[in-house]
Amino acid sequence: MERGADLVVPIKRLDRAKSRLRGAVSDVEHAELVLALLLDTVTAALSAEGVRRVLVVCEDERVPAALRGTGVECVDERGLPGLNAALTFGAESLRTPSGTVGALQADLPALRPADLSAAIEEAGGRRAFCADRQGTGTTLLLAARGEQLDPRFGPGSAGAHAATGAVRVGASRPSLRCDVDTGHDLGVAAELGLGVATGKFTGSFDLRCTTSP
Ligand SMILES: Nc1nc2c(ncn2[C@@H]2O[C@H](COP(=O)(O)OP(=O)(O)OP(=O)(O)O)[C@@H](O)[C@H]2O)c(=O)[nH]1
Ligand SMILES: C=C(OP(=O)(O)O)C(=O)O
Repeated sequence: MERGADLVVPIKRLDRAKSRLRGAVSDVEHAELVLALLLDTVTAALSAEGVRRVLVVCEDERVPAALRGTGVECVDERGLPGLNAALTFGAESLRTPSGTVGALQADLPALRPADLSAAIEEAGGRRAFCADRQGTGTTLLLAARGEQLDPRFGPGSAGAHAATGAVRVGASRPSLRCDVDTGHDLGVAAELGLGVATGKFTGSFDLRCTTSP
């Protein structure tokens, strides 16, 4: 039996991603900020005990360039239609008969490796999810050991994942629940402690931005 998990991290084309966060930094820096959120997320994930492989599924050529030499793998999503299709494609390429595959959102810049490890441990090979701070979205989905990911990301995904039989994990792990959608979220993440890449922008944040998608 394999312990731990292999994780897929999806990332949209950088200029189109995180539209509600637009304005937190200057327009020219927006793509760099989105990339920084990803880099801090995957760096923390790869150093978490129990995480074996981290595979980014992307549609932007700047992403593999930025990940080169980090140990994080990267694959182009090849025009697949949307987030859940991209995740399924990535997860199937990682899946083994007795291993656990999972999906981790790309916007967790305060992620602590210990929080991710604890959630994987808590799942114990069961299908599981971690809800975001608001309790409606999902930051981490883990398939049952050896099973398909069957992702249901999108509005209300926490409820959708619970309805598929996933157990809730990581409820007391703030860094795993702190996804950054808005300027306010960025402020909360900064209080928890940002990773190095996102932290470089701290001096230029405008946390009042709440642009509608
Ligand atoms: N590869 C891939 N990743 C995606 C896709 N759609 C969303 N993502 C990723 O899924 C997560 C959500 O991305 P966004 O849709 O930009 O985030 P959001 O907070 O919903 O963005 P806004 O609503 O625009 O503010 C992030 O991890 C993205 O990088 C997709 O079609 N393909
Ligand atoms: C897609 C999701 O989140 P977001 O829109 O914040 O990326 C989700 O939580 O299922």
